Amino acid sequence: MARTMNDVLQQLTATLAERKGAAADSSYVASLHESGLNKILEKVGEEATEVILAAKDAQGTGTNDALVGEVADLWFHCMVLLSHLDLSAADVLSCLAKRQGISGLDEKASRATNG
Ligand SMILES: N=c1c2ncn([C@@H]3O[C@H](COP(=O)(O)OP(=O)(O)OP(=O)(O)O)[C@@H](O)[C@H]3O)c2ncn1[C@@H]1O[C@H](COP(=O)(O)O)[C@@H](O)[C@H]1O
Repeated sequence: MARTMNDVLQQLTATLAERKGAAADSSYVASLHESGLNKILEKVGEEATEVILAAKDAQGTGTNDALVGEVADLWFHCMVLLSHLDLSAADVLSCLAKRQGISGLDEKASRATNG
């Protein structure tokens, strides 16, 4: 049965919460938490760079598997970051939901007007 985006994010969120208390030698996620915020931020930065490189490589080739894999790595490490700071994908989804229907151009213009 096909899993919805929500199912995948909810399952991963639950797994990440569970791994926060796990032994570092038994879990990659637990090892990231044990290494601390700076290590997690380093991984987010690394994965963001890998997304950029994969997107440039994929351009015009019609082959996007590597790019999709790198974006998955980036999303995953961002979710570990959120979990490390006691946040989750739900917080980001709720932020995006509030923004729905508000044009980025209008939001930017209102910021300029409000100083
Ligand atoms: N979705 C992921 C996921 N995506 C990517 N990765 C890992 O993220 C790492 C990415 O590292 P790099 O690409 O930088 O490659 P690397 O050379 O292995 O890493 P470094 O040596 O540079 O640190 C790899 O080890 C991947 O296996 C993930 N590890 C775990 N998950 C999920 O998290 C769950 C819990 O994982 P554990 O904590 O390992 O049990 C898993 O069941 C999955 O659902």
